Amino acid sequence: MTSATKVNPDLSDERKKVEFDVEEFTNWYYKGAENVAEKRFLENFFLSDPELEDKVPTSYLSHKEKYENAVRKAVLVVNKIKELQADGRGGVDIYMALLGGTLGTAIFREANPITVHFVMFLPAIMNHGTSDQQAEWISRAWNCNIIGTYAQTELGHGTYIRGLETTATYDPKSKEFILNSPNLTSYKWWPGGLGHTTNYAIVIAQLHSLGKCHGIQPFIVQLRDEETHMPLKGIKIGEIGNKVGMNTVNNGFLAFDNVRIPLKNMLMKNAKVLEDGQFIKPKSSVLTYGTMMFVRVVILKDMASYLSKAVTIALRYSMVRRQSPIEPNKPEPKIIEHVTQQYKIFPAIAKVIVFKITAEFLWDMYNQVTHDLDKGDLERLPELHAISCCLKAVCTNEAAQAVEICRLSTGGHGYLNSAGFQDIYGMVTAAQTYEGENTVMFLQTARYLIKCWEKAMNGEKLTPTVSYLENFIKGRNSRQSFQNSPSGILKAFQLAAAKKIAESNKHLEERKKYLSPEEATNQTGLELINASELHCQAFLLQATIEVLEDSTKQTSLQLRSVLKDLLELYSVDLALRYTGSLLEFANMTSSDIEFLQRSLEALLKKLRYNILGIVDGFDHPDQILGSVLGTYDGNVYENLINAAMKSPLNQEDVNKSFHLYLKPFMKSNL
Ligand SMILES: CCCCCCCC/C=C\CCCCCCCC(=O)SCCNC(=O)CCNC(=O)[C@H](O)C(C)(C)COP(=O)(O)OP(=O)(O)OC[C@H]1O[C@@H](n2cnc3c(N)ncnc32)[C@H](O)[C@@H]1OP(=O)(O)O
Ligand SMILES: Cc1cc2nc3c(=O)[nH]c(=O)nc-3n(C[C@H](O)[C@H](O)[C@H](O)COP(=O)(O)OP(=O)(O)OC[C@H]3O[C@@H](n4cnc5c(N)ncnc54)[C@H](O)[C@@H]3O)c2cc1C
Repeated sequence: MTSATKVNPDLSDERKKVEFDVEEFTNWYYKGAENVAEKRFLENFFLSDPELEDKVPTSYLSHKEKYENAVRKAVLVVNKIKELQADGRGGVDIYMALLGGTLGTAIFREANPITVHFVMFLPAIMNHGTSDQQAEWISRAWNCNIIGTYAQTELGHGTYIRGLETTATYDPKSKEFILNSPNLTSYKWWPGGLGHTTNYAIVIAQLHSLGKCHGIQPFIVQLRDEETHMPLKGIKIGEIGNKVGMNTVNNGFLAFDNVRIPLKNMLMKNAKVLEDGQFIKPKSSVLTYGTMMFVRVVILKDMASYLSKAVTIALRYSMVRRQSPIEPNKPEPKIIEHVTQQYKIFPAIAKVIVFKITAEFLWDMYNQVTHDLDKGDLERLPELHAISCCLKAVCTNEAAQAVEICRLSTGGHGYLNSAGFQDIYGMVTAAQTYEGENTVMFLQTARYLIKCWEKAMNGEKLTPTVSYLENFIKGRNSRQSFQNSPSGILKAFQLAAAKKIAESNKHLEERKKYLSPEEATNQTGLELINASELHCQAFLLQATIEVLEDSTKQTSLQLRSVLKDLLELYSVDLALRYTGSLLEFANMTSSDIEFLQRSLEALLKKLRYNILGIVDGFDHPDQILGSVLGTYDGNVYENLINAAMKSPLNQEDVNKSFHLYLKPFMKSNL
């Protein structure tokens, strides 16, 4: 971790003031010293390979070069993983690290063109394939003998997947499905890697058999020849073009013209088509959506990781950058001394911890529910769906905002590509849209909340994530006063969520008297989203309080105290961001707000000298941060000029455009 160069004295002075053992925090954050050792081993194993190093910063490459470089590295990385596996190391965690935000963005600054192969193609076969199908495809896919994508979204439809237009029509004579794209809007559009990388895809298409449509189902379709990589007959395929970020992912388009695939290529763990064309319904139609849920859970883990990089860059820079004397005639302070600067960064650091804890909580829940599903028990599926939808929306929205604020906190230099924010922002903002657009995700959760509300009103027992509604209904006349503590703020959020759900439901019911239920829901959309967000914020806080309480029992007093301060900062900031709802629903008063404001300021002050230990403890090597502003040694000005010298334009004193255009222009007399 420590750099060989001399550390900027401003930063080394700061490090001396940290009161807790940074390594203890790192071990706590990554859940054990063994995990930290494994993480460092992996970072070193991958990042020390000179083949994975970029001689020229990738931002200077053309679109095509970026892609080709990313494919070259993807192959190297998977081969290196195989090397590790041959040594008996390397489970799913390595893939997580390399395809997601931990190591992935260090190696592929703009994401990896085969991530969707591992994150969606393989999980789709595992979730939706029968054991025969798994036997046929899984090992070929794991070994990357074939590379696939998940082709669901079309030019015309992404959110409303029942509206997808690609057809798979069963022909009982040949025992084949015939795939067609009946019109332009039915072209598959967006799948990662589809352009030029993958040769197979899970295609989601409307199943037609014996003259009837049976809704969307997943099919394995070969797209390109395994030897020549040429698109197969009837398949039109290409890349969709340059994007805001994620430019190495090779998102593609795809159209079918009477493409035939065998009956066994429909993934039939849930729904089935028999040889004679008879359709056997799945136990539940939403089982087809399982792969999306998996990715939503994974996204949450990734948000904590991306944000942890952004805050590390912003905080270290703020401790070496000096600007604007606070007192006249005094030297210019480190910009972190400006309280407004602390407010830009410290709450975002607290969010990293909250998102990480909640992601792990959700991961355990996902594993439990999928284990139950395998035994045929669907009971907790709607609850997992509902909580994963709103968490995906809140965490990606907040991460995107926080990364942008971190960029702004570094002033002009943050606008440089070499500062590293652009790649991080490109990744987090994409996640606001993919895997379910965030507004739509909030509405999915709200739909569940309204159902739970009705159940609770009928005296039915609710599942754990919504059980606070029962408490609210039982003690609905008690007016608990607002308490400024994490658990008090949690209660306030639960109260506000419950009241907002109740109010939305009331307005929904009123509208249903003169509108269809669907239109009434549409008209109540703004309130439903609000209810969903409050519910989600309460969940994030609750999960964090519970996990922190438990996981800090064995830590030193110093570390426990800093983590407690961070939890308080998170909850106070949260309460201040939602004063509107808390005033309206949770008995908050203006003096509570004044008190919260003072607490916020006191917490910023309290954390001022310990906070660097937290970002150092995230333990991101410089290569992972990929930022001239965030290096461990804090030598930002040297880094800035060195990075500028790498610009291709700086490789010559005079560019040819001078002779071609500028000189004639400047010398002309017109
Ligand atoms: C091992 C390695 C690991 C490595 C990890 C590395 C980390 C890297 C991380 C990340 C990189 C990722 C790279 C990019 C990937 C991007 C990929 C994509 O974007 S793929 C496209 C996604 N597309 C969407 O998400 C469409 C969104 N739309 C929908 O999900 C649905 O259509 C939705 C939610 C809008 C529902 O539509 P409705 O409600 O109009 O109708 P109905 O589909 O019939 O649903 C009815 C019932 O089904 C439930 N439902 C819906 N979705 C469910 C689900 N997923 N699970 C359970 N229930 C669900 C509903 O709650 C409802 O339930 P009730 O009737 O109220 O009981
Ligand atoms: C980087 C990236 C990678 C992707 N990778 C893949 C992939 O690998 N495979 C794949 O299949 N797809 C992929 N996608 C597609 C992605 O899943 C969709 O873009 C996403 O689900 C949103 O759908 P849409 O684009 O149709 O947006 P739309 O649904 O058209 O959304 C447009 C607007 O309409 C609003 N809206 C739509 N429906 C409703 C509603 N019911 N209620 C209220 N408002 C609504 C939305 O909130 C939004 O504001 C990717 C997308 C991106 C950006």
